[in-house]
Amino acid sequence: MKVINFTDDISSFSYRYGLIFRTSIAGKPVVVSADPEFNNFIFQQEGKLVELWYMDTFSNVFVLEGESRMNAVGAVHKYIRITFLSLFGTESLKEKLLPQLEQVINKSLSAWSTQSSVEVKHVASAMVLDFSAKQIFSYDAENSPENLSEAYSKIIDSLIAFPLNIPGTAYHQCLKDMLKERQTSPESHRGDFLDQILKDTGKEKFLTEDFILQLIFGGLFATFESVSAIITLAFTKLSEHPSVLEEMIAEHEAILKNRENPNSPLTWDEYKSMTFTLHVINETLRLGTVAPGILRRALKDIPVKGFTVPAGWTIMLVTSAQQLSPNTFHNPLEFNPWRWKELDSGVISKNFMPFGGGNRQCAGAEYSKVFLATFFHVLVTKYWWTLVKGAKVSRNPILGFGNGVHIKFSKK
Ligand code: HEM
Repeated sequence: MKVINFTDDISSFSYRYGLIFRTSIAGKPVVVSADPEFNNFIFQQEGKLVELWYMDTFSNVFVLEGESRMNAVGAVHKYIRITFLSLFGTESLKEKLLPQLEQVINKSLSAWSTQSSVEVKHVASAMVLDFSAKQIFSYDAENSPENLSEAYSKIIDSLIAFPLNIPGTAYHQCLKDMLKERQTSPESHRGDFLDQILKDTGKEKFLTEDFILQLIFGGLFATFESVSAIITLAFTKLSEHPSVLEEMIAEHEAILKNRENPNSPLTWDEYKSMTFTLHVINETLRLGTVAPGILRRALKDIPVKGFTVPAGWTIMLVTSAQQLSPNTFHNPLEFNPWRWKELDSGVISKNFMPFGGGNRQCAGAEYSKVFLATFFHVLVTKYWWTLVKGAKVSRNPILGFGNGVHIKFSKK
């Protein structure tokens, strides 16, 4: 098989090198795949033939070896996943989070509209992080002496640039202090993720202080870049495609018209009825997969189409390239939300994987979609916006927006 350097644009590699090839990253052998069949197979092999593996950068932050390592499937993973879903899953969204989300989005857009313009990625990241941190450890953005999103974005920038020792940072000290405070006053019940975990510390041996701090970091990491990147990409695409924006406005105005009281809060049924908005979200996710690739480590030799991926090798599933395949998506680089009307659900599930797959599929997928749909609902029903300054979209390696996407918001 051909060995190449990994310097090529991910979206075009499949046409040049085939859908599966071998390369090396940081001197280590890696099998890169944009083959839907192989990728689906690997997603189903978690804990059997492969294991989650994000290489050295993350081994400084997360424990990746030993019994309670974050990447193992089994009891520890199951516990984390269930606890996470009880907070951010469909039931909680339906019963509790939807009205809270609408309130926070209303407040954010109202604050943004008082400024001459805002850099949308920056302000959206803070909005999503503050909301998620409130659910995870009752972070109160308005009254906290620390600005969590500023502290966190510094960590993320350094993490991407070089492996960082998180325990040395102010962010880590701040979380440690908060954890101590909770442990000394366990009677104050806040109903957040941390309350739940502290309640279980006696029962689950792996719930050490370090493990809890890593979990909180991981939860925040998952929310920080992802939803805000999609919001930002959507603004660039919508500004280039006014007919998409028009159809979205019509969909949301129809929702208001069908209500007895147009000022009543958004309901779950209304969210479910936003067919076109969900197509816009899918189309943005298709073009803007946040992570360049999903990484796994082969636990055993894996036979693939006539060759073998040896045990110990890294496997990179490039679902973003899969989503640009002209075999599935006609004119794949075109932003065309209407294409989703025609696509068959079987084809979608095999070829569209912005949230990964198998038993590690994103636990925040529904939360992200509800967040995005609610954001667009408030945006198009209450605000006008204009693009003051756009940006060239890049991957370095995560989705980037150069000097930022600057938007002016005004109340309707
Ligand atoms: C547009 C938004 C998002 C995208 C595209 C996205 C994508 C992904 C992907 C691809 C994975 C699988 C990683 C792997 O298999 O190695 C994942 C896992 C995960 N995501 Fe997300 N994510 C998003 C938002 C969120 C949010 C907002 C949260 C939290 C509230 C979240 C929580 C998680 C968690 C906990 C996992 C690990 C699940 C497990 O291992 O069982 N994600 N996400």
